[in-house]
Amino acid sequence: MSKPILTVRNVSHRYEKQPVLENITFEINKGSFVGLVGPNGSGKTTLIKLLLGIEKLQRGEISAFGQPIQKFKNKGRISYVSQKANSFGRGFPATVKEVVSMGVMHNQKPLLPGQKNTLELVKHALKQVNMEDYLNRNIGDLSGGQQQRVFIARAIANEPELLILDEPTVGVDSQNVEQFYQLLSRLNQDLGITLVLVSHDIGAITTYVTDLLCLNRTIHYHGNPNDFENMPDEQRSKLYGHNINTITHDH
Ligand SMILES: Nc1ncnc2c1ncn2[C@@H]1O[C@H](COP(=O)(O)OP(=O)(O)OP(=O)(O)O)[C@@H](O)[C@H]1O
Repeated sequence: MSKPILTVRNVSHRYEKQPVLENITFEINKGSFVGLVGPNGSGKTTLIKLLLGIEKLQRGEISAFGQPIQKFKNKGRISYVSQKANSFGRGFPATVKEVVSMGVMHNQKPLLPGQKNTLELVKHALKQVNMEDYLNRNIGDLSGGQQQRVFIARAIANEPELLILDEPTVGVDSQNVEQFYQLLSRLNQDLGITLVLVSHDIGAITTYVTDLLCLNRTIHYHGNPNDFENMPDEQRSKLYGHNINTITHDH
């Protein structure tokens, strides 16, 4: 049995009077690839912010690596790539090397003899995302998909155990989306990084994820993506909390 690295118990959240999450309970096991899906405004980003400790917990309990989230000192164990990580305009004055170095320096532990230095870690991370030839290029001159890969490199440079990605394929053209999911699968399987992928694109991600979590204020489904795929449309729509036929047209 895999060990849970993240545990969420009876979590509810509201913004002023608006309830956004209600009684959320689930666990994320080490080594899993979790797809977190739900329609616009269903509370996905709020849940992620709670998991990262960015949003203050109002009700319930969250623990990361066995520690309550309020006391959890991240030290690079959880990494995050936001929705807007691939929108640098042309001429933005930073190279790929500088962007990924920021990921290394954030939470860097004192260097021990024989350990990789910053440049080695940067090159290693870029190699994992097939961007090693872009080290000295300006980030703003890359395509949205290439920028997204650089941000993944930045997020994995410190070798996190859990990587959370919020809608990472927004701004990535459809040809590259498939390749992008394959890259995430590789990070999960070859490097053993546990992944949480927030997405609208339920049809595309079910092929790759090991666990599907459908959120729409409450959890409507949590389980095997294939079992979900094999359900009749009407039942899936109910579990997704929204008309399933419209999902692939959301973006
Ligand atoms: N800081 C905030 N203050 C007030 N309301 C908020 C705040 N953040 C989010 N909300 C509201 O909470 C609800 C859930 O938002 P959230 O961003 O968590 O959903 P989401 O599933 O990530 O949406 P999307 O898919 O559109 O990004 C929405 O109605 C949103 O308007």
